[in-house]
Amino acid sequence: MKEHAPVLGVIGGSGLYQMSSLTDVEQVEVETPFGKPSSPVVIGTLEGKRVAFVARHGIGHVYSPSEVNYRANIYALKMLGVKQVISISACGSLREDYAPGHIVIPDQIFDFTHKRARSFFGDGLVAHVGVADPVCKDLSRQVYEAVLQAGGTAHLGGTLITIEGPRFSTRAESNAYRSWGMSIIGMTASPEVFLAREAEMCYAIMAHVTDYDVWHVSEAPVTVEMVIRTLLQNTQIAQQAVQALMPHVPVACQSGCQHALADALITAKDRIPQETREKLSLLVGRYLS
Ligand SMILES: CSC[C@H]1O[C@H](OP(=O)(O)O)[C@H](O)[C@@H]1O
Ligand SMILES: Nc1ncnc2[nH]cnc12
Repeated sequence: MKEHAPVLGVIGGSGLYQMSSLTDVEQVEVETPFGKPSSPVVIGTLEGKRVAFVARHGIGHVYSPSEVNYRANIYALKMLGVKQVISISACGSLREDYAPGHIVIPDQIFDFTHKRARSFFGDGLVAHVGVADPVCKDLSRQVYEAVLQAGGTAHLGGTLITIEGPRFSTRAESNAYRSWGMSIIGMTASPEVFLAREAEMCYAIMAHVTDYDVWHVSEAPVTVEMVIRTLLQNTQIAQQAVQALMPHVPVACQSGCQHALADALITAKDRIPQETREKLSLLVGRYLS
C-alpha cells in the first residue's frame, strides 16, 4: 500500500459502486475482526489526496441493507487510517420541498432498524457512546458547501429515518413517518453512523433524493428503477462534490468525534477479557494502557 493513509473514506450506496474520478488506484483486500468489508477497498488519488472507497452493497449489489457488514466496512476504513467518512446514499423524501434530484445532508437520524449488529462492543467490554448529534456537524457543512459548489440543490439538515427493509414502506407507514417529522427515508444509515461514532470517526451523509416514497398523492410510488434512474442522473454531481470537498479534508472537527470513546467505556479494565482487548485494540488501545 502507498505510504500515505487515505484522508477520506467514501461508502457508496445504491447506484454508486465505484468512483471513476480516482487515479493511481490500488485495490486492497482487508480482513477485519468482524469479517470482510462488502467489497475490496479501492484507494485512489483525488485532488492530490488519497481516498478509500467501499461499495456498501458489494460489487453487483449483492448485500441487502440487513446483510451489509457495516462493522467490517467501518473497521476496514479505520484499519487503513481513515478518520473522516462520507456516505453517499439514495433516499426517499418525506417532504414536498425535498424533491427528487435534490441532495440532503441530514443532521438527525431515527433508527427504526431491528436486526443488525449495531456495535463493536460487547464480549466483556461495554461502551455507551453519545449520539445526540449523530453526524459530524463540521464535515456535514463541508459536504453541503461541496454539493453547492458542484451545482447541486442541497439542504443542510433534516431527519433521516432508517427502516429495516428490504421492502419499501406502506402508505400508512410513510404517512406515520411524516407525522413524526421525519424528512427522508433510507435503509442503511443505521447502524453505519453509530459505528463510525464508536470508531471515533467523523461521518456525514450525502443523501440523494430519488423519490417521494409512497405518500405523495400525485407522484408514483417508489420503485428500484426510479431510485437507480434518479441516482444515475446525480452521479456526476456526487463525484464532483467529493472532488470539491477534497481541498477541505481533513476537515477541522470541533464536534469531538475523534474522542467519542473518552467517556464511553464503563467496564473495569481488569475485567476485560484479553481476547476482546486484542480484538478491539485499534478502537480502545489508547484508553486501556
Ligand atoms: C435500491 S432502493 C433501496 C436501497 O437504496 C438505498 O441504499 P443506500 O442507502 O445504500 O444508497 C436504501 O437505503 C436501500 O438500501
Ligand atoms: N423510498 C425509499 N425508502 C427506503 N429507502 C429508499 N432508498 C431510496 N428511496 C427509498
